[in-house]
Amino acid sequence: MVNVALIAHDKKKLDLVMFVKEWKNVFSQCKLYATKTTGSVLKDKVGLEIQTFESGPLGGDLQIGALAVSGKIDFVLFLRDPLTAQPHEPDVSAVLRICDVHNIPLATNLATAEALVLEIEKKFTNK
Ligand SMILES: O=C(CO)COP(=O)(O)O
Repeated sequence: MVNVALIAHDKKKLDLVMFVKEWKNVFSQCKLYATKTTGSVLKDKVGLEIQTFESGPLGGDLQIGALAVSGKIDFVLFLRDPLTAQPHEPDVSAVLRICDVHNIPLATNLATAEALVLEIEKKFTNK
C-alpha cells in the first residue's frame, strides 16, 4: 500500500481538487491522509476515501508530521500558498523539515506533484 498525505492551503484547494481528480485512478489505489478541510473538500468533490486529522491551523499538519515520523507516509503533497502568511507557519515548516529529515518525497507545487504521481503510478503498474 502506498500512503499519501494531501494538504492544501485555502487558495490552493481548488488546484488540489483538480489534480486529484485528474489522477483519481492512481489516488484511489493509495491510502490517503489529509488535514480536515482539505480532506472534506476532496471527499466531497472527488469522492475518495480519506482519513482526516485536525485542520492545519489546529495542529493537523503536526499530526501528519507525526505519521511521517512513524514511517507511515510514503509521499507528501502539500500545496502551500506562498503568497499568504499563515498563522501556523511553524507547523507548516515542521512538516517540510520532517520530510527532509526522513527523506520522504514531498511536492509543494503541481509540477513536482505530477512527477510524484507518475512515480506512484509506476509502483502500481510495475513499470
Ligand atoms: O492549513 C493547512 C495546512 O497548513 C490545511 O488545513 P485544512 O486542510 O484544514 O485547511
